[in-house]
Amino acid sequence: MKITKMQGLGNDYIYVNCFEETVKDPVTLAQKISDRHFGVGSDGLVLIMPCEEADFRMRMFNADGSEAEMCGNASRCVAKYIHDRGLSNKEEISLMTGAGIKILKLNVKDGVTESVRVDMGEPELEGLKIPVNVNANPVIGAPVEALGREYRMTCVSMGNPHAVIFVDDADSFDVHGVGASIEVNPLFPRKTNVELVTVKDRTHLRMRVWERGSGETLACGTGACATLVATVLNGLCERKAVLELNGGPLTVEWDAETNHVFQEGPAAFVFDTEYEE
Ligand SMILES: N[C@H](CCC[C@H](N)C(=O)O)C(=O)O
Repeated sequence: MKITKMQGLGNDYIYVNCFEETVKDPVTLAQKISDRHFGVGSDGLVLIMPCEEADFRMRMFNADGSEAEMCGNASRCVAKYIHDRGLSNKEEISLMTGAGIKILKLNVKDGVTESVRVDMGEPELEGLKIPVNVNANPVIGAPVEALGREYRMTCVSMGNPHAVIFVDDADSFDVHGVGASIEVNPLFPRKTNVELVTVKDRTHLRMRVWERGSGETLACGTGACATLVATVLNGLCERKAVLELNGGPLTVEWDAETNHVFQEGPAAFVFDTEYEE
């Protein structure tokens, strides 16, 4: 099977072009191919598929094989793959995801996609729809226990669930311990992604992420969007800010008029290869 490795701010996935390949068991494939020692090594698996209702469809599986509703970094890489590999010459592509249709706007220079701006749609703030078992809308400063300590979280869905926690210093914070604990906290019926955020100023946030199903990754597009929304809800930043992720900066904007969240950033090919299932 032909596979392509791509990365968006270091959030690396294996991409399969399902116009040419058939993936019978994506859950098992994601688990095996993502293993950084016994497999190719990645944060998960992304299938690029035909679609009736949109130009293309994306299915995304975390490293543990769990399927996620949406992936922000992967959507930028899918746009680059589609355009630069000639599946479409459009510079605005509609992509069907588990969180509905997303519009991808490509910034192309000399035929190569340099960056992509994704309309991530509206954030979901109603607790029971995120879902988190907190009957509030929005969920701001809700208590959550991890490793014997209480934290305060703001919860947002970008199609997938996020628990955003403000900390004094994200760089020294125990992301792995606290993140892994909250990911599986019973408050979250479908588990959750966990973002640890230090507000640098009103237009710069430092964010690390423990991803549902993949652990700490270098970047999380949906997480960055959820973090921007949560930080605005807490009155701590402007509606447009740069999020400093381990893998690099990502610009996120929550447009007041449309209530849509936009993220814009890079996407890169790493290599193509053949993979034996
Ligand atoms: N782990 C996430 C999916 C990947 C999201 C992230 N890599 C992104 O760029 O948005 C989840 O289970 O909801």
